[in-house]
Amino acid sequence: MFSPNVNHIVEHPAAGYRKIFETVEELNEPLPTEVTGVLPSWLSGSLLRMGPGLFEVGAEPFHHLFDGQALIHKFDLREGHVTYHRRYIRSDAYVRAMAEKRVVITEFGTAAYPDPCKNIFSRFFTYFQGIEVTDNCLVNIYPIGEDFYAVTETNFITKVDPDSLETLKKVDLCDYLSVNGVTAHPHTDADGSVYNIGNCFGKNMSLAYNIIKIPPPQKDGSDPLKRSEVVVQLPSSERFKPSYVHSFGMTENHFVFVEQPVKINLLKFLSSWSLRGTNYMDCFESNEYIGTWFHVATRDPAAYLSSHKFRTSAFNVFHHINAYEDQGFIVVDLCTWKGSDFVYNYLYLANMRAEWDKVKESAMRAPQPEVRRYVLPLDIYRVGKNLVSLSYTTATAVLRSDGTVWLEPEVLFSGPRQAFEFPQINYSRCSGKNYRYVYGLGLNHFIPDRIVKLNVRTKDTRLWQEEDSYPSEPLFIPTPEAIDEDDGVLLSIVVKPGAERPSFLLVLDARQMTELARASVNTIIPVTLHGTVGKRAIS
Ligand SMILES: CCCCCCCCCCCCCCCC(=O)OC/C=C(C)/C=C/C=C(C)/C=C/C1=C(C)CCCC1(C)C
Ligand SMILES: [Fe+2]
Repeated sequence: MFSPNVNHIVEHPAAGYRKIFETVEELNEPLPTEVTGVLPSWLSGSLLRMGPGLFEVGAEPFHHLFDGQALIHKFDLREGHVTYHRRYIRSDAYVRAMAEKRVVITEFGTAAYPDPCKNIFSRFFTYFQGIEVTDNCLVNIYPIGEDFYAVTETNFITKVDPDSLETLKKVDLCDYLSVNGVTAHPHTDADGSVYNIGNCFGKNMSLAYNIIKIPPPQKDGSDPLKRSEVVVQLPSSERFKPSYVHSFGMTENHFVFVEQPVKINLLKFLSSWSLRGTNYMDCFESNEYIGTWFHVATRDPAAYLSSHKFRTSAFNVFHHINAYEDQGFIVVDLCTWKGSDFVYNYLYLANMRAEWDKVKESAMRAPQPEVRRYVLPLDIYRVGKNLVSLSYTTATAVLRSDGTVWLEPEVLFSGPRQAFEFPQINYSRCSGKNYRYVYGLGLNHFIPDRIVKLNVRTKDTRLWQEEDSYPSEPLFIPTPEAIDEDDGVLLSIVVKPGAERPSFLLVLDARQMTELARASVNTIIPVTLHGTVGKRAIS
């Protein structure tokens, strides 16, 4: 580890990060790892993570970071021994691509072209047969009831076996719920209920964001998805342009949805989809003027609080850190990117694989990251004055004469082109509650090169970093019988291209951010986005 100062910017002239954006083969059986350091004796179970693994099919490249075919990874920890395994998910997108040796289903930033072997008439019908939505579940994996699902953000989720990593079945959420897709970041209640949010394009082009609930495992063993329901509908601020939503907030009594100025132009989406060469990225646009709207709904009974219109200036948001209620206020902590220019425009693989100077140049033009705290008063009574009376924050909320409440944030962390992203908290203990610590991946001009711990009360940071090493989102696992909030370990997959064994599972002491152990493996592990712990729960 080097550089204890979070503001010290490390350079990557050797461009070793390129390795995490290269295709790898799946494994037929788990690989052994070499463990150095001391693994906590209580740490047993599996870490499951998702990401892209196949970045081209034959001669056809995928263009965007979120296009590569879904690869599931597993580190298995058992009595001090660690193995590593990975398999491609047998999605329709993958199976058909492998069979036809070309991109068959359009991905986020890569369009599928019609089969050149088809004659002109059958090609014509392929163009106009409508939208074939991708099931490439590269974003996350989480449990629903007793089952594990690999997911993207469409209506298709894929059931997988967390032990063998085999693909079990494709599930269409539209068979159960009125949604066009849901996020890859659900919330889970203490009783196992799963909540999520998604766009819903209703009849007559009516638009809403639906919050859904999937109940906990059923006593009769039936599939909880069969009992899933929409619990509350939030309106869209623009008629044909819902905002892109990647996650949401949930406190003890409220749902919080941040409607960002990155919009899906539905007319473009529906009209241009059948045209040659269109992909999802082509259907996004930024609304420079609308700013960012916060929506709040109560959980029980589920109802939209329509009288409060919370507004602030434009930002992109992908990851909610946490949200909680305190003394009549809702505190919402977010990883934001300033402005309305869509951050995903900067995540094309050509950008990510460029020489270091070019990577930096491109990130200079992109929105700048900031971790922010917004505070929403539930009692709104006085025009023109700051309504936030929480002693520990400088965030403000002012009621204007037009009835809107203007929010200004408190900045929790800011560093030029140094993002604190992919946030994780001690979820089982602190989700929806007042908390102290968040752990995240440090992105240096979009390149992941450190793991950071942020104390949201003092703004102190600690970090782990190692030369020419590229970590992933750190997952927090509490110590059994933990007393303090940060009593536990962080697990992250790190790629160190020059090393004899170029990837390792890193186990950090979450309190000190020091290394406890690493389990190194003789293969490169491509970039992973999100993950969870497997069936034999870690701990
Ligand atoms: C781990 C290191 C990464 C290195 C760089 C990362 C930089 C990150 C900067 C910001 C954070 C962004 C986090 C995003 C994380 C993520 O996992 O995003 C993946 C999202 C995907 C693949 C989304 C797919 C969504 C689709 C296909 C949506 C489809 C739809 C529409 C667009 C409209 C109509 C409905 C429908 C079909 C659902
Ligand atoms: Fe995410």
